[in-house]
Amino acid sequence: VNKRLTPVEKIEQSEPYRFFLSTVHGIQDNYNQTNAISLKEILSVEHGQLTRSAQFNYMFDIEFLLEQYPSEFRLKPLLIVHGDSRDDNHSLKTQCSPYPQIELCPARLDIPFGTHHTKMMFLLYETGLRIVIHTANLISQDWRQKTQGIWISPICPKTNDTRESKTNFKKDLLDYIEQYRTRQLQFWQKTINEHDFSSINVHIISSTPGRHTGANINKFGHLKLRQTLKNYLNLENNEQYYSAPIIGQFSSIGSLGPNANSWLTKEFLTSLKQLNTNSFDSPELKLIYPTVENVRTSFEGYIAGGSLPYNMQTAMKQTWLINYLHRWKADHRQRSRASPHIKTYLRVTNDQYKNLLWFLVTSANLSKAAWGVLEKNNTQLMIRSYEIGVLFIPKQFSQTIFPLFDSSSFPIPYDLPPVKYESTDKPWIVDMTYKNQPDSHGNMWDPH
Ligand SMILES: O=C(O)c1cnc2c(S(=O)(=O)O)cccc2c1O
Repeated sequence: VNKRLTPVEKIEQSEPYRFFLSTVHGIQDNYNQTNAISLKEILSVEHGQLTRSAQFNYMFDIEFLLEQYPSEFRLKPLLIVHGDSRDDNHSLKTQCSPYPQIELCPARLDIPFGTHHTKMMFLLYETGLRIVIHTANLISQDWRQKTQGIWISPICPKTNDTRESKTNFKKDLLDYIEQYRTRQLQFWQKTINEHDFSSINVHIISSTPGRHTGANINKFGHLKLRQTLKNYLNLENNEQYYSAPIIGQFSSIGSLGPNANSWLTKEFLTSLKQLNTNSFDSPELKLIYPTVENVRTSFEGYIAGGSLPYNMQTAMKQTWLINYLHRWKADHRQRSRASPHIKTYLRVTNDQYKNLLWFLVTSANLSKAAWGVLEKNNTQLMIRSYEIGVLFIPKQFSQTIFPLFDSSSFPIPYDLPPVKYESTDKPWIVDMTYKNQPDSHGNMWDPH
């Protein structure tokens, strides 16, 4: 019998990974019980007495957001951290004007085309501080029938000594927040400092706008990922890992250059393939991005494509990318039709994908803006956007690898091995017209 789990039971059962997918309207209930959680359940009164919270995000529906908090918490102080692009700001100001308990904190975006992609919650309870890092906008559409990724920290108790985690989570989080350079985050900087993070077992991989150089060059973006994998991935120097495939999965794609050898493999893949040895084999890079058919047959239909903003202007410059592309397929989680808004990067052993070497869930899509691009003869990493994600490394869980197909296996979001695009498959492009076949709601897609 499928007993409905309470939010607290769901989190207890998710140990030690604490990694969830969003619940999906329309799938069998048991696929919404195991390692799946809703926004209301994340904010449930069951976790304790909330005193205040902060919500970092890109898109906000304030009415929807307040509705997800238990009624007794809706008047608590709420800090909204958002990108400072003018138009959003206006609508956001208007949305928040009836609520004096809501404070708006615009994140500076000094570099053109940068966005505040970061999706994170600070939840301060009387018993301590919880951090949630995820991939969903704070709008109902993002939490209804998509596949989103969510990591939920323990409630970290207050402490009178620093109490850092073995993964330097506290320092990395404070380094990230420092980059906003705003007094509005001072309360949270102080609060983070006062709590004991020693139970946290994931690494932070974040991005902040800037030209990061010198001592800061490995602090953010794909160089932070490279550095962290180099320092913590304790794979014995055995050959079998050298060709272990790397998988990237995302909901949008930036302009990557005229061929694979510019940024994608020379820079980005170099960071992802980092082992603690300088392995020479080039592992296969497999990229998962929805096909038109994935979108057409999804629960939402073509509308899902509105959240997959890969545009024609970019796509036509990089037709070479199609050779790396694989379909979205998540039958084992009953989410093949729940369009992905999650972004994940992982590495598996090449013996039929039985073991996971590491796993990253993040807000960062496949773009230079998110991950950074090396400049000035590789002396600086230029990043345009704010991003944040958490990296799972077996060593931090007292394992050498994460088993994929047994009882203690890691709850991966999609089916492995990924299924390569067939010759008839096309990547979803948001500003193309799709009129030859109706979607699951009988509609066509004509963006003009
Ligand atoms: O989750 C995000 O951070 C994010 C960012 N951008 C999006 C865009 S667009 O601004 O790139 O046109 C269009 C549709 C969905 C988007 C989205 O979900």
